[in-house]
Amino acid sequence: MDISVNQNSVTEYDYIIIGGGSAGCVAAARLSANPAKKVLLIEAGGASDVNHQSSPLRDASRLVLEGYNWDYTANIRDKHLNIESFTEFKNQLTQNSSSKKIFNYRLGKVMGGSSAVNGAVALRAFPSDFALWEQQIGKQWSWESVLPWYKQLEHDLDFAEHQLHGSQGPMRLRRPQPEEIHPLDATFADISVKQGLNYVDDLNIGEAPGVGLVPSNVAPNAERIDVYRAYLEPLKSRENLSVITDALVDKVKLENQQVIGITIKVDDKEYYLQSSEVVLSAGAIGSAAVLQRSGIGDPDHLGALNIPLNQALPGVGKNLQDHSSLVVWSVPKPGVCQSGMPWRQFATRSQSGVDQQTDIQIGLLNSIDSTTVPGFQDIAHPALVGISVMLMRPQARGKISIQSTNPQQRPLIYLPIAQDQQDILRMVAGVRNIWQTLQAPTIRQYLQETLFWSETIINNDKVMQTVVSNLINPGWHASGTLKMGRKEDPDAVTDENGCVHGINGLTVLDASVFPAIPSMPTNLTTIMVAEKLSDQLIQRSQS
Ligand SMILES: Cc1cc2nc3c(=O)[nH]c(=O)nc-3n(C[C@H](O)[C@H](O)[C@H](O)COP(=O)(O)OP(=O)(O)OC[C@H]3O[C@@H](n4cnc5c(N)ncnc54)[C@H](O)[C@@H]3O)c2cc1C
Repeated sequence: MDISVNQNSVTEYDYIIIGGGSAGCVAAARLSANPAKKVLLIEAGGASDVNHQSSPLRDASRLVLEGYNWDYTANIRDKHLNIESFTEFKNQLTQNSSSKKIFNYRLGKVMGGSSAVNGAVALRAFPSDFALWEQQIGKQWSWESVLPWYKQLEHDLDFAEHQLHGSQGPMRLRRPQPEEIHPLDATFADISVKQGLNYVDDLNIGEAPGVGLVPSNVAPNAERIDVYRAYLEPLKSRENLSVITDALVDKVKLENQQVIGITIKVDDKEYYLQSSEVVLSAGAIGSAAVLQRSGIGDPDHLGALNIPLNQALPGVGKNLQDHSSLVVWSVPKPGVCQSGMPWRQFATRSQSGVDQQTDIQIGLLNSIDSTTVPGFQDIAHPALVGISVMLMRPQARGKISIQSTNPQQRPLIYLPIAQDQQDILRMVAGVRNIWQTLQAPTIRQYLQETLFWSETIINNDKVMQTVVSNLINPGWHASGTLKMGRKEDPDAVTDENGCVHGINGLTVLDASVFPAIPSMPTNLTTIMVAEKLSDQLIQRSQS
């Protein structure tokens, strides 16, 4: 499927897709289903090596894999920066930042994108998330309108016959079977029920508080099946689909607001590829950067970098969102942890108590290799047990801005996850809930000690707020930087079909179009959005 780039021959494609991540793989599969359409997918990272027995991409419990990531850094603890003036924004970020505020935001850079390095947790967003989308975009994004696309993407092995689930889609979802459930995970679920949560048979239906088995896109041996493997690998023989890996897209080229092609960099050489339909699926950071280099964005920002303005859209790069999360780590007693089992078996969706919202997700992380946990690489214990809390609907909004026209230079990323007091209070309540769980004798029988936290910290409101603000990290769910919205919304970048406002032939199709981050981890919703927007693109080309 891979092709080499020839500088002398200019080939024209019906569709060029930028980025081979979760959304890009879906788009490539769906757009190339018509053999008459010539489709090219371009990925900055390498080809997937997941079929080699020794590939680290196979192990879903290993996140953020060295050599398969973008080397982005995000400033996450500076509060209240001026993001309206690019020059001030840049000065604030580059002059005031201390290293403790910097987070290594290593999103996937390989075929499969972030889905190739993620936790393979496969949870749908809540129906109420789409009520918020519908308010901002229109009824095309109501729960009733997106449900068929969630069904289309999945083959739910546990609920194949259920009317709210799919049985024909490429993503095979499964939950741990009774014989696979580790006693420690069963204990976590049991304590959650004793704390007052209902047991929920299927966490992908409804949104009432509860605890249940986590669906994931893994094989029975807990091997990650990423979106590349699920959607594209089976289509290798399609002659109308070409893939170029290790090629960085620089810009989209335009003539009179119509897309005419793209420029890419391979081994420091520049190439031009022609198409009047470009699909931008480079993820919430990459897609915003490509648009900014193409002269689509905030006039103040582009002017400061001497980039000729093609379309003024001040929202490009704004509205960056992620779920903040925090893990409380414990050392297990000898013999408790074992490898080769699903790393996350149960999770809760619960209420922090700050208000009536179902606003936090808590889950047990069993048998985590301590060399993969930042800050614990040198610890004497090979495996750790974590209990994580994730904030479902964070209020914090950040921004990504390129700082030069050089596509190799890191963009500036500001993600102030500790900015909002309510967000912090919800996370504080979540950590206290975890602490309470850890006091149960039934779980203590498996654990030697809990690291860092103590009664003194837990019981002091002020200390808790400070500690939580300093320990929360983004959940690797970057979204929202090219949000869909009505033309009247000054920060909307794309319309209800993912088309960039004011430009013909440019569709954004990835997590950057989310107007608000969904309450659950983002992979399944990204795939759903890619399915729906690909179908709309095909229908437009037929009309
Ligand atoms: C460590 C980690 C753990 C996660 N865990 C989970 C989880 O368990 N469950 C869940 O639901 N979600 C999880 N997520 C989030 C989920 O994987 C993402 O939301 C989803 O993959 C985003 O899809 P995307 O298509 O928007 O972007 P991506 O999948 O990131 O794809 C973007 C692709 O574009 C390429 N690209 C970028 N710029 C360029 C360019 N200029 N030229 C060419 N190519 C380019 C990138 O290399 C990448 O392959 C996790 C993410 C990470 C990083």
